[in-house]
Amino acid sequence: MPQDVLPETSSLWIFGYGSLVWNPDFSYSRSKVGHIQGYKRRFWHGDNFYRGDKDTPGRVVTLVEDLEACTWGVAYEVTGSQVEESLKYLNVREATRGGYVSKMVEFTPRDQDEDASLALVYIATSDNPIYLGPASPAEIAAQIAICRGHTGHNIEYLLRLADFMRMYCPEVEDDHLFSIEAAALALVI
Ligand SMILES: N[C@@H](CCC(=O)N[C@@H](CS)C(=O)NCC(=O)O)C(=O)O
Repeated sequence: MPQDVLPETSSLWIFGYGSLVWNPDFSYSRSKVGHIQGYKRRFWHGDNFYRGDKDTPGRVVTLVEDLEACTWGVAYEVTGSQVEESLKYLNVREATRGGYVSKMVEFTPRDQDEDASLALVYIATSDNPIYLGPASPAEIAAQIAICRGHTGHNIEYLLRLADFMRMYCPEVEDDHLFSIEAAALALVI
């Protein structure tokens, strides 16, 4: 847990941009669609548990610093006992099993009447042992098309994220995501 998340924190925002946008799987008080500035979302992280295995790691998303970019997702506010419960759960799901590290970033809600707030986000960095790094949309799609793990097929992970963006952020262009989706669908249909 980052040093600036005090144990007695009574309210905390947690920003999701991958599976957390469609399956947070922890209790929260409210959620908002919005974005964080200075990061781009990329399918550059490996997953040898949820959507792949040790021999055939799947590909899931992480954030890569890019001052010109922003990433859209969902922020969830946890309050009271939800703070400790969600952090305990996410520490296993994201850090222990997923290889992500947490940091605080500024989240900006889509509703411009609402204030920005600090949010906890989980990021897999390039020094992570299961980090896979850049590849072409075709190469990423080919890997996703053949991988499956404890929670299901890697293509489900891809399609649910693409569906989230189409439904909740239709104005946002995400060529990386949708080029991989198109390439993966061309392989499986
Ligand atoms: N940290 C990102 C990515 C989270 C993510 O996709 N983590 C993987 C762990 S490698 C996960 O929880 N997968 C669950 C699943 O695929 O059902 C987020 O905020 O959504």
